[in-house]
Amino acid sequence: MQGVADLFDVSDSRKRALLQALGLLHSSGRLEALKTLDGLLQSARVHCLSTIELYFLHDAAQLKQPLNLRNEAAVVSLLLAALAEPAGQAAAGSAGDASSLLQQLSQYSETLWPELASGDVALSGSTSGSSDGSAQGHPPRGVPAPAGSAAADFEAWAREKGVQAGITIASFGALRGCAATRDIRPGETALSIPESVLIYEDTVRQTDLGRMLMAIPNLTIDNLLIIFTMIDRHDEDSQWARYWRSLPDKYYTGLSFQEELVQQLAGTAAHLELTRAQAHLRQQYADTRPLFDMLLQAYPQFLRPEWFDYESYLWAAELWYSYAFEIEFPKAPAGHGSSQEADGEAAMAEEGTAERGASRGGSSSGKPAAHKSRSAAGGGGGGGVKAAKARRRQGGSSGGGGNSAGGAAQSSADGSSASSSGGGSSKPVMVPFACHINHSPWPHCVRYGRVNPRTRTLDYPAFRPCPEGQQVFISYGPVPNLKLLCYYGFVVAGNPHDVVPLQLEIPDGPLRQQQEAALVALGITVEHSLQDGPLSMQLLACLRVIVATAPELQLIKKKKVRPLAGPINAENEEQAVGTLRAALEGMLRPLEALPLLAQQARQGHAAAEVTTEGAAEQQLHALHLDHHQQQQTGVLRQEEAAAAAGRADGQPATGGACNENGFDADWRMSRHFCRVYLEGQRTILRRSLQECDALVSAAAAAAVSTPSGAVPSSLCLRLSRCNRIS
Ligand SMILES: C[S@@+](CC[C@H](N)C(=O)[O-])C[C@H]1O[C@@H](n2cnc3c(N)ncnc32)[C@H](O)[C@@H]1O
Repeated sequence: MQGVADLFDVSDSRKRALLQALGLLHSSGRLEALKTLDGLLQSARVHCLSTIELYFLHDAAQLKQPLNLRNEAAVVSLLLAALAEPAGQAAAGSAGDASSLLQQLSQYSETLWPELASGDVALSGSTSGSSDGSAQGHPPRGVPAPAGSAAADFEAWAREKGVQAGITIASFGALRGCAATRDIRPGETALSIPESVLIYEDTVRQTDLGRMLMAIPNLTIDNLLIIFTMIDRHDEDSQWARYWRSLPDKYYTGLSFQEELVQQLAGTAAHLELTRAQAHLRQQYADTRPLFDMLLQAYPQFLRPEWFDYESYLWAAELWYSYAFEIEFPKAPAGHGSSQEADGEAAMAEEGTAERGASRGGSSSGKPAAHKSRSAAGGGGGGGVKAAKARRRQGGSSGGGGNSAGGAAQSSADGSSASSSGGGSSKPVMVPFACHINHSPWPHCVRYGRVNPRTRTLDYPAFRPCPEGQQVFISYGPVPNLKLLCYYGFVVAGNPHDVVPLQLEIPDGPLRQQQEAALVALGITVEHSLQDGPLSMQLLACLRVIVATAPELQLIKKKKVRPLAGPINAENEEQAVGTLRAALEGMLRPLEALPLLAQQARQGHAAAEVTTEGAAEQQLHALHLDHHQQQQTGVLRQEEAAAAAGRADGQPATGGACNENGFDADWRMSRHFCRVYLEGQRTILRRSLQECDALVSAAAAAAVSTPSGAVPSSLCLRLSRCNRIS
């Protein structure tokens, strides 16, 4: 290892500029200040910046403190791993320096986010008082799976197979997950799984069924894994039989949503995504049907027709979308890991985190085409702005839902691409045991995407403490609610990774070519995102260019004005922001009129008129979903939750009760999640409107002496079909 330059990425020009602005980059191009914790943290923050974080970053100075939990989690996880490695010690100067830094870092990670110290998963400050002490540092403890249950049997099998676990499968209210069996400290491994236990291309190939399927020409690996699952789950003699039995009988991801529920989202990005993904999966099944018929004909004594109906195909696809991971396998065989590879692993940091599931959307991730086809028009909007495609940039590597074979395999939980920077290959993998851990944007573990080249295990190290008995969360990646809803079936209220995608349109006209050229020169695309926070500088720059006059475009071309740095002039600014404002209003109105939100507004105005349906949903909400909030607020004690869910013992629910994931056959919970998704979109649009107002006021104040006479923004708007929310 040559030094820290190998530990952190300094090749990206934007990141290099940030390092320079922070005074961390020597003129020789080498990083400095790496012998202090502060210098290390700042350098790592730059290194771990995801694409979307770079997009929303306003100022290098923001990186002097933690930027957000995702970035800091990636940073701390990277450094905890790196400083424990010989390469990291070399970077620190000596093993002694590294050990001192490691100690400081461990202390630092213990003190991070006191809101999370109790093991709670909610970071936001809305802690309300509770009567049972949950909000005072005692969130509910998990109820371990009872002896004799499928989950307990699976755990026994996993331990026989060499899985080392500091966690156990447990119920938390209506939601099954994993509880810590001991206090887990930062840097400690919560779960370590031998490569041989994993279900993926290579281990499947070692089975008779896998070899037979692999001999079939033109079968994609995604489809192969789905078909393998459809058959192997019924084989009592399968080496994974006890794993298959531990899984829910039914999934409730968006891929399963009925038409009525999909229609409740009409006009939103989720509606488009769901419509496309469901159609894609149906088509993929239809294309595979002849193969099923052939298999049934060839092996009538082994196979049953009902294993191959659409419901069974959907079950397997949803499983791979929502339970699988995208994992990198280093090249070298066990015991042959070169020191270079060890360095590579340390350098991978954030890339080494795996999200699960089908989602990343990148074709390299081997996801099913369902994912690859995912692109969703966002909420409507007018003119120059149209609901954007949910880009891979957000929904993909940083936001993708789940699994691999399903197409949503989680890849990099910290948002950067997980694909094979260490010379290995990235594959969709079902990871027994890890797949029983629930997701949180406020997780305990984010760096788990790469098989350890020395031990050939897949390890889940914690970067912050989790007390014994409390739920351990991993991050499936910075997944926005749209992807969570479609590919995992749930959403996170107050999800910090939620966005509203936007696509700007350059109006047809005499200036179009010049505007396009200006955007190219500035390195800005027309695809943008809104967050529950300040508007991106790139979005504002794009708007400034789109509304620019010919003289203004000349100034931009000659670099006499810099749209990325701030307003070109008051008039241009007023029009740029006005254009956005009008478009946002055009998106918000139809969103608020959707029955799921309108009904809620009515209920808000007349609380006494809560419908039976609404009451039931509220009860479910209390039971499961706002799981995060419950833990935070202690709204619900776990005994109440389990009892109300009809499965106090952790056994799968029957009849009208909830399944392992807290879903009910009446789709009430799913409807609730749809509503929370819409609320999230509404929050972001409202916040963005406030940001517009603040910008307009600032521009007006700056232009007090120079009246603008700006053209009304609507002149720049052109409605496009996929803009409309309804
Ligand atoms: C990989 S599995 C996690 C384990 C799963 N709960 C079980 O017991 O089988 C992913 C599924 O768990 C549920 N899930 C995960 N994290 C969740 C969360 N934070 N809130 C609600 N449901 C969650 C969703 O149904 C999701 O599709």
